[in-house]
Amino acid sequence: MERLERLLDKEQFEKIRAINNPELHEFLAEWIEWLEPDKVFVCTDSEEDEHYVRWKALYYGEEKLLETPNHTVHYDNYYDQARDKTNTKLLVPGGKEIPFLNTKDRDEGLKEIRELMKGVMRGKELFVCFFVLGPKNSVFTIPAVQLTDSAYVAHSEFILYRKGYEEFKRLGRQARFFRFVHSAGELDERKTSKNLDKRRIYIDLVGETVYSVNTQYGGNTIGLKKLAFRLTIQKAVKEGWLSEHMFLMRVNGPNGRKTYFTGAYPSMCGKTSTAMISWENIVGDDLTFIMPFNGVARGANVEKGVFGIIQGVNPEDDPIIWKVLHSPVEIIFSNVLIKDGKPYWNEMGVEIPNEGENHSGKWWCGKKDKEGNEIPPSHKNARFTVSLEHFPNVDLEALEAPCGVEVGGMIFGGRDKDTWPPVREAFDWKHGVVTMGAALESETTAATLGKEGVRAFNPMAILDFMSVPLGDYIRNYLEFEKKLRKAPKIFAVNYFLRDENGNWLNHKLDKAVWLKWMELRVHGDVDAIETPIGYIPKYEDLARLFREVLDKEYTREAYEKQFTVRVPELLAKIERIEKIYREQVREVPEELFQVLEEERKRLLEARERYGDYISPFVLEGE
Ligand SMILES: Nc1nc2c(ncn2[C@@H]2O[C@H](COP(=O)(O)OP(=O)(O)O)[C@@H](O)[C@H]2O)c(=O)[nH]1
Ligand SMILES: C=C(OP(=O)(O)O)C(=O)O
Ligand SMILES: [Mn+2]
Repeated sequence: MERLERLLDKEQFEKIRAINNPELHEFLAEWIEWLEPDKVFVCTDSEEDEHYVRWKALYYGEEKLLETPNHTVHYDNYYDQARDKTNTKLLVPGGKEIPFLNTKDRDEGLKEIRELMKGVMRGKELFVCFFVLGPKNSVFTIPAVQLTDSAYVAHSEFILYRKGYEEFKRLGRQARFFRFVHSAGELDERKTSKNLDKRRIYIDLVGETVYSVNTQYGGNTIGLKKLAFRLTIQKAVKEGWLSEHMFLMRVNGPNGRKTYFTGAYPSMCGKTSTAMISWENIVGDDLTFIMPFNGVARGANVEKGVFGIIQGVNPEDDPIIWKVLHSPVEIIFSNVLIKDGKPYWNEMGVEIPNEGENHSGKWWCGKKDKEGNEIPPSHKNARFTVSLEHFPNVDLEALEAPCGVEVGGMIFGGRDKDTWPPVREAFDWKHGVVTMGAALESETTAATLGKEGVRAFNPMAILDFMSVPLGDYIRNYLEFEKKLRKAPKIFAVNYFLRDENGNWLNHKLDKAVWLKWMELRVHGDVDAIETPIGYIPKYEDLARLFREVLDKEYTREAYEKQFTVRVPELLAKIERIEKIYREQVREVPEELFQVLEEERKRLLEARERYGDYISPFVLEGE
């Protein structure tokens, strides 16, 4: 306390003193001394403090005002536009190698990051912020403290998370909290991080602390988002619940029936666009906690806002988010094109100017980067940050429910051009967890640095964030069912099937129909066709839903093409997945191999009888 009294001015010191937690005091004193900021601001839950942070983002030039009130734009460095997987490491004692996890010796990592952070805030202001993960005052709640010299990061967190200063005060010494220490490092004239060669994101799993330096992109810096996610996965696996890369939404069934679904797709594969679809209600778009209560799986959104991809958002397909983005509510646009105070982005469905300012600085149509690549108007991973309270279709009751909502169905999906059908249902929990979750593969996207379009193993869409050995994670999933009286149904979707010429087989809004079908299946309202890989919809049910939901004719030809069981591709996939689990992952539950083997057998038998490509009509006739 004495150290803190020396380091903080009176007003800020009093704010900290009101929290009775010596561990917090120690952590703050140590880091404030180490980071050497010129000034420290402590954020309470007051409107005034939140305003202060918003104003500082403008004052320091990290954000600029746009024409519409409450809209701002923020830019990240041209080479800091996505998650940096290479430099994101889990610090573990002895640097133990864990397959698929990027680990580093804890002592070495802490030493390196401390050196990079020594005095890094000289001449800058440090913001100390308190938030919670999950709904307040509930079993889901996890308090967290964020230290950052980026007012943009702090501002984003105020939009995305529930305030936690009062919670820290309430919990006092009992608070077991996560810690995040971030510095954007030295900035260039555009106020973007300069020393990208020294960009590091180190996750200390022992101390439940994450350090991030020389970067600004939200996926690398917003502590409570993908950084905390590594810590919550570890906690969930230890305690026997699920912390998932999933949206949470309400699908509206017949006669006002409400059914909640979660959905795990890798970054840039449709979580946000599914959760925001017009017919239904959004609860969350990225991170969900699922816990068993009295034998029922209940889900809660970890966040209260959306950090969503803006490319492709257009008035036809995304009327709700389009409206939100054009209303005067608080929004941060990042890495978009700005002309005369208005934001523009790729594929927005309206004409966009041929010059302005974007993530590359002054921009004109045809401008090339150092590598000779033409720079599009906005970055593919350009985003918007907005609170869910501004969505006309938010389910606020579900968002704030201290016990979460009952999960009726869980969906897995990815970018797969040729193997999985658009939608199918697992035979049971085990079948879904193994063949849909643990076997998920998806093409890489612009949400991470590196090559795009490469098919990659991505179990449960969570591999980038995995913080425990994969075998343990899957065992926890399989065992979760034993805590339930009634397990959620498991489904898999694929929005990204293509024909021989590379054209999409589905329209972006077809997912509205798949959702309605899944809702009916959760309640046993429609029959389905049994295939070797699970249950698929009957043509008649989809044709009716296409008419009712989208007012569209759905042809038998389209159905047949989309739902054909592609035996060679499916078998090849089982080979790939089995090989990975046999050769690369340790301590895999034996059940996983059994379930894969059963699926292979079913596929081989079906091929014997019907050939390589099996029409759903043939299977229905059986
Ligand atoms: N072809 C196709 N693209 C889609 C579909 N749904 C979403 N997308 C695109 O996928 C990208 C990422 O979607 P988003 O929902 O933000 O993904 P998230 O990162 O998982 O939340 C956007 O560019 C969307 O336009 C779909 O059904 N079909
Ligand atoms: C913030 C992210 O989430 P997503 O792309 O899943 O929306 C990210 O992956 O960097
Ligand atoms: Mn998203």
